[in-house]
Amino acid sequence: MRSIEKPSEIMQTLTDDERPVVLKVDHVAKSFRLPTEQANGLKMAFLNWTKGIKGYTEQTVLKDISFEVRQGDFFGIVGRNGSGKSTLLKIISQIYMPEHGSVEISGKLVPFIELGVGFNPELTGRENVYLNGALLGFTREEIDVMYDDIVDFAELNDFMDQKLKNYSSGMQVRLAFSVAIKAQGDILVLDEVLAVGDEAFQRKCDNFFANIKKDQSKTVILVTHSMDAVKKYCNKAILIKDGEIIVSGNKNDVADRYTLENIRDKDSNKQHYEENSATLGLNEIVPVLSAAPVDSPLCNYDSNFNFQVEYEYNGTKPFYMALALHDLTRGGVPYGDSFDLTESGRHIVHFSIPTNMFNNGDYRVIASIHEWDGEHTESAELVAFTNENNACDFSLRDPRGTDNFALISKKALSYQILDPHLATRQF
Ligand SMILES: Nc1ncnc2c1ncn2[C@@H]1O[C@H](COP(=O)(O)OP(=O)(O)OP(=O)(O)O)[C@@H](O)[C@H]1O
Repeated sequence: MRSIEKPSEIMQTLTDDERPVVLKVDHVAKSFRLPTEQANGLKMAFLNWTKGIKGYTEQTVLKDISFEVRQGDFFGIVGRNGSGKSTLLKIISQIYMPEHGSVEISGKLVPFIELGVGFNPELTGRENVYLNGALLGFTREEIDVMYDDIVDFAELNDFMDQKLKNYSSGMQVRLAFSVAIKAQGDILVLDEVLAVGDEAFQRKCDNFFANIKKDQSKTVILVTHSMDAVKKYCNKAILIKDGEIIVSGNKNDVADRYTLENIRDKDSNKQHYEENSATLGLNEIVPVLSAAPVDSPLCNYDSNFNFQVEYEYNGTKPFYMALALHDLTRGGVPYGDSFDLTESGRHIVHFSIPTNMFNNGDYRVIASIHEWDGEHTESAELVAFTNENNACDFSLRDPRGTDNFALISKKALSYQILDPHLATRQF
């Protein structure tokens, strides 16, 4: 069905709300039955039935999902593993039927959801392009027109007469992906495709996405875990959690909330670990040591990251605190500093870090308490530390911070001590 025939020049001039709706998902719900008891044969099934044993549990994956996608949208679907994104794409692509609700589509929808569906290893690359195209609903003549473009994009000109089983897995993905994106559909549905192929192929895909984003006659629905991709390509997005949409519309709100949800999840694990202080690197000299954000752990260049470290020191020696900054995205410890602590007992020291010298990434502040051996501070011993469960995580997401390195100079960065009566920087 091709009901939308507006030329793209006209589409460019339409505002967001004037563009026609090409996908309407209305109160969609879906659950799966997971078998619990095995019924071997009819007799067992009958006995189970008489005992009231259903033999399955019902898992609700999507509860009540409604949203609209307009022509020209680059629409992101975001959520943690198992949140139901692929199930939703399969319902949109009419691979699964929803239990409740409906999906309305205007135009030709081309899904790239599961690799290899419709590919036959015994056929050549060329035959597979025609087979795949046919499965997507294109005629032989239509595929003739697209063929060269598909093969060029996949960079497989020399291999099209070889059987698919002789392709490397990367070559197979490239061919399947090229069929999906070069097929002349109106709505392209893509599940986790951003890591397809090697670096050069990825650059090509990046150009393709940048161009299709400008073409207001084409609509893309993209499932991804990359928040950089959501911010770069999408104009709208939804975040799914526990089968429901929890944020809808603005792509930046969706991407930021997704990052926050990930941080929160780590925090809820913390409580579990707090019951067992031995796993936290604590002991009777330092029974309390934890670092935590004071404001939002999601930062950009316009706000400092503020955090606090709570400690209880019951020893008698001079002692100090070290704060190591770990780069969770790229690995390594790009920055660290130490502070003499003036007060024993239980206290909270506040710190602040300027964020505009970091690149985007996830970071963790790990605090540790050290005791000096003697009055004259020749050697020190580690007495307590925060491990990943009571350390403090924060994330930086800023359009200006997309370089993939995190070089931080100690001359440029310093933790600012907000409680100078409790802590002073060493040296
Ligand atoms: N055919 C199926 N039969 C039974 N359960 C299924 C089926 N398909 C999906 N599920 C379950 O539905 C839930 C959601 O799965 P889905 O693949 O949609 O999540 P997702 O958000 O795409 O996850 P990921 O990010 O890991 O790809 C999971 O718990 C999964 O086990």
